[in-house]
Amino acid sequence: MLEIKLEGASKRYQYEWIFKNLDLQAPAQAKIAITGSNGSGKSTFLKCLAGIIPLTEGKIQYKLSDKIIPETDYFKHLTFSAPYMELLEELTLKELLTFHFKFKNPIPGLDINKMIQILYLENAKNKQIQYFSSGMKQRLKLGLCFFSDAPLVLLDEPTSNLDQKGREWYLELADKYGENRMVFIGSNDPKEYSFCDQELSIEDFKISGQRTTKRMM
Ligand SMILES: Nc1ncnc2c1ncn2[C@@H]1O[C@H](COP(=O)(O)OP(=O)(O)OP(=O)(O)O)[C@@H](O)[C@H]1O
Repeated sequence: MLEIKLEGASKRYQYEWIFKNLDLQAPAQAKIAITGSNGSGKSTFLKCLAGIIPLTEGKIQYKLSDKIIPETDYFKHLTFSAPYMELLEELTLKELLTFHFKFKNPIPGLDINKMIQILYLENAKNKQIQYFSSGMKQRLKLGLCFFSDAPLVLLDEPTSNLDQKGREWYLELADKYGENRMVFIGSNDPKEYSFCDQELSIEDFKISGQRTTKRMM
């Protein structure tokens, strides 16, 4: 079971503190929404959490079954979907899924054909990703996350480019495949994090100098 602990986590770009003194304890099945207005730092927080960019101060600890995971290995334990993350556009859907699942294990009981079915992309299985609509790409990104057997799922703006039907589909996907793991969602749309049990407003961690502790149990 994965647990994540942040102590005094702080990030600064040039002279601007994006968040400061953020403490957090997240248990294995926490569902946490990271909220805040545009430009407040939601994506920055998620990238720090994933180990993609470093904190300026403080520390992040991943513990898996009581074993501390080195930062260089965080990526093995998480999946990440965000509008700024690119898909391999020259591959077809089938090729991309096959490629992705050479590196990540699929959750038990799912094979590529079943995934394509769940994504409602059967008619596009031999189409190159570059010819996908933005909504199709978004469904695929979410599928790559939820179909991967990783204990941590990070979603930045999960319903961007999805229509009403797509948004409902996303909530079903999160319900079915997110239940037993830790999920963080960067969002300012309450509908896309309606199933979260905790909300962390990044704006509460702007420069105050005061340490605020949030415990997510
Ligand atoms: N690499 C960078 N260098 C300097 N400043 C940056 C960098 N990346 C982001 N920022 C700044 O950090 C702040 C937070 O940006 P971030 O993208 O994390 O916000 P956000 O809450 O995810 O925004 P949105 O809701 O618009 O996606 C912004 O002021 C942004 O300009």
